[in-house]
Amino acid sequence: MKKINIAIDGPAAAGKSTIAKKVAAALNMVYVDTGAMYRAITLAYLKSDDKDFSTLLEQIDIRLVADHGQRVLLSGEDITERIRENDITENVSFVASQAAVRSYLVELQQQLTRDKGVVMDGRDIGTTVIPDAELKIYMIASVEERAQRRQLDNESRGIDSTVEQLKADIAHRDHLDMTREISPLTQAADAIEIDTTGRSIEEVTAIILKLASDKLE
Ligand SMILES: Nc1ncnc2c1ncn2[C@@H]1O[C@H](COP(=O)(O)OP(=O)(O)O)[C@@H](O)[C@H]1O
Ligand SMILES: Nc1ccn([C@@H]2O[C@H](COP(=O)(O)OP(=O)(O)O)[C@@H](O)[C@H]2O)c(=O)n1
Repeated sequence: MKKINIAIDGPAAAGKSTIAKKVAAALNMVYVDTGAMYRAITLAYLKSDDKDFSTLLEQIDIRLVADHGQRVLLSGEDITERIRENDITENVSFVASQAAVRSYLVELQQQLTRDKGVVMDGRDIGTTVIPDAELKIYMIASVEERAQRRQLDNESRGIDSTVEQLKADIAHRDHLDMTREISPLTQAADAIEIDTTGRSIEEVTAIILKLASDKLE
């Protein structure tokens, strides 16, 4: 069967990971959440006394393990849940704006996509990591709905937040991600925009599966 790569980009909490995971499972493809990689480096940065990014990157070991989604290991420790906490979310856009961090992760991500068969979600996948991806999606949703969704995520994870505070945090993070110097969040010219506001997970998954099946023919 023909192998393709699918790139899914968009702002915070638009539904990228949820949908990417489902699309990958349905098509027997590998799912890669690149945001988790930036979050893992943010945890290493916050824990380290040495704040020089180049030195930090020489010392860390990030592994992604497929497990009904993706688990993240930092130097052997499972940090999958830890990296969703507020201190990581508050600092991740700063860490992700660093040139050393971006070139380190983009190279790692490009290695993962070389043999195709990957659904990868993030901010710069269609523009920088896999510019030749066969299918590119730019996923958006209203900030109100994204904050409400993230509030439910946080409640289920035991993370403290309010919808109002999440609205402000999400808008702030989007602004940082869209205005940073290196590969800012932007829609690739050949990406298809999908607005998930008011749509169910099943509906959005079906739209992307249809687009993917056209590319797989
Ligand atoms: N139509 C939809 N598409 C995607 N996610 C949805 C949708 N409706 C509700 N959700 C919920 O919104 C949240 C999206 O979070 P997530 O997938 O982590 O977004 P992102 O990866 O873009 O940050 C999940 O809790 C998911 O269950
Ligand atoms: N390809 C990517 C993925 C994430 N990121 C950064 O990592 C942060 C966390 O990404 P994420 O996908 O886990 O964010 P959520 O939308 O899930 O909260 C983003 O806000 C970006 O700053 C990036 O710069 N490039």
